[in-house]
Amino acid sequence: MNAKLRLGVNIDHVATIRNARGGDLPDPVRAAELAKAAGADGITAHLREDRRHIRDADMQRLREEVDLPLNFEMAATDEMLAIAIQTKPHAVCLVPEKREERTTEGGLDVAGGHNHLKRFVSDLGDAGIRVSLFIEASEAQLDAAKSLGAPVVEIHTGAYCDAKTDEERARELDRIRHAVQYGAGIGLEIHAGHGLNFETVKPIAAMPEIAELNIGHFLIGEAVFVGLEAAIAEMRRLMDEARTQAGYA
Ligand SMILES: CC(=O)[C@@H](O)[C@H](O)COP(=O)(O)O
Ligand SMILES: NCC(=O)COP(=O)(O)O
Repeated sequence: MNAKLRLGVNIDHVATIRNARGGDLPDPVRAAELAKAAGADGITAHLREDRRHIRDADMQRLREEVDLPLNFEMAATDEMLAIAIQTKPHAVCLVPEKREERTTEGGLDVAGGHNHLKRFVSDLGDAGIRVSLFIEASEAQLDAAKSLGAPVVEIHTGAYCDAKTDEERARELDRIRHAVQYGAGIGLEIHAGHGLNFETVKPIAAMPEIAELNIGHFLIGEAVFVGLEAAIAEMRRLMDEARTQAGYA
């Protein structure tokens, strides 16, 4: 049981808006500083191979200028490995990537790609970086992550968030709950994220085995209406309320 659920704020889509006009504003580093002021415990950013939002210089500045742990999301490629080792973030989350996808569609196939990923987990670990694997809620993927030596997994919550019916959402939530308990039982630190919003966060936040949630796209969108600090503060409040109502705080 994790006493406090950490909130990692993903600022990728501040960079999406910046890149729409090709200039320097809005600045993702300013968003990260505001996130800290609003109670974020960490900053997450995804350096995609096509650099559609976050760029190399953003990662460097997030590492150097923001006084919060940086969770660097990346594909398992040699190019990204070299950048991550040079940037030295607190953590790297290895994620699957397809050039043509609109967003990260699923989890890494750790079970199927075991040999390919092993070198990335060990090289990043040797560089003193905490490694996490972004996976589907499945025992096979959790077992594979454990056998690779990754200390952390992040469970993809996209299918739960995108569910179209109450039944489908309940089914996805059960699948996540089972995986979270199973993963914690085999000694993995459990994170979760993707697509979470004010409506979907509480049942996930109520799971006591989860140590960290990473949330981005919804918060950046909500910030247009209420401001970034208010959006993050409300997410923080809902997470804490979920833990309290579940009897874990
Ligand atoms: C890995 C993950 O779930 C998110 O970081 C997501 O990748 C954000 O970036 P995109 O919205 O470009 O997918
Ligand atoms: N790893 C998930 C993440 O960082 C945020 O995902 P989203 O909230 O932007 O969908």
